[in-house]
Amino acid sequence: MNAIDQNIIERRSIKKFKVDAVNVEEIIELLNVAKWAPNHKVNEPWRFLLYTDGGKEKFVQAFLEAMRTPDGEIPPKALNKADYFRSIPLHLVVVMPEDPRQRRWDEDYGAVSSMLQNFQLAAWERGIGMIWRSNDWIYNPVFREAIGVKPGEKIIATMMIGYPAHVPAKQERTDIREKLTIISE
Ligand SMILES: Cc1cc2nc3c(=O)[nH]c(=O)nc-3n(C[C@H](O)[C@H](O)[C@H](O)COP(=O)(O)O)c2cc1C
Repeated sequence: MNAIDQNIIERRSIKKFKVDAVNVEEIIELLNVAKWAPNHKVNEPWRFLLYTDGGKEKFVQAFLEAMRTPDGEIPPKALNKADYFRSIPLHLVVVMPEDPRQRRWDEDYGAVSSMLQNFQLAAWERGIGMIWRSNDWIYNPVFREAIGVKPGEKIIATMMIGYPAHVPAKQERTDIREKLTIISE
């Protein structure tokens, strides 16, 4: 197995992170690698919000406001999650323009997804772990507005980033032969 195959197979989504800081310049370098994803029209349909140090509290507060119930309470589960988010070194919010044309939207989503997988793999090679999260609250207008995402933009992911404290076991994948139809004549 070559190094690229191994990197693809061994990358895992990380939920437990060390407290060690991740250098923002390294994340910028990695995003500059990841941007070489395939992208029809090369329109680079992404922008990023990177929360670090004191700025993380803005991300956490946006999350908490989105969790507030109609009677103004924040559920204990959300408060616990907020503490977990505070403990993660970096949060990267990935935003895509919503093109009203279905084909362009799909192409853009494909390009952003390819870009994010490049990012995950390039980071993994350097020992940096992350998880792509698409929780319900990224669709919540309260969260969107609090972080400055405009109408006509879509949050694709929040990537939670740090050095892995625990690498989970892989979840087995199906042999591709079971999903493959070969048409040879
Ligand atoms: C579009 C997308 C959304 C995801 N959203 C979540 C999420 O909200 N919460 C979560 O725990 N993992 C999320 N994941 C990560 C998957 O759960 C993870 O990739 C899967 O469990 C396989 O684990 P692995 O990446 O370690 O192989 C998401 C992955 C993708 C591609």
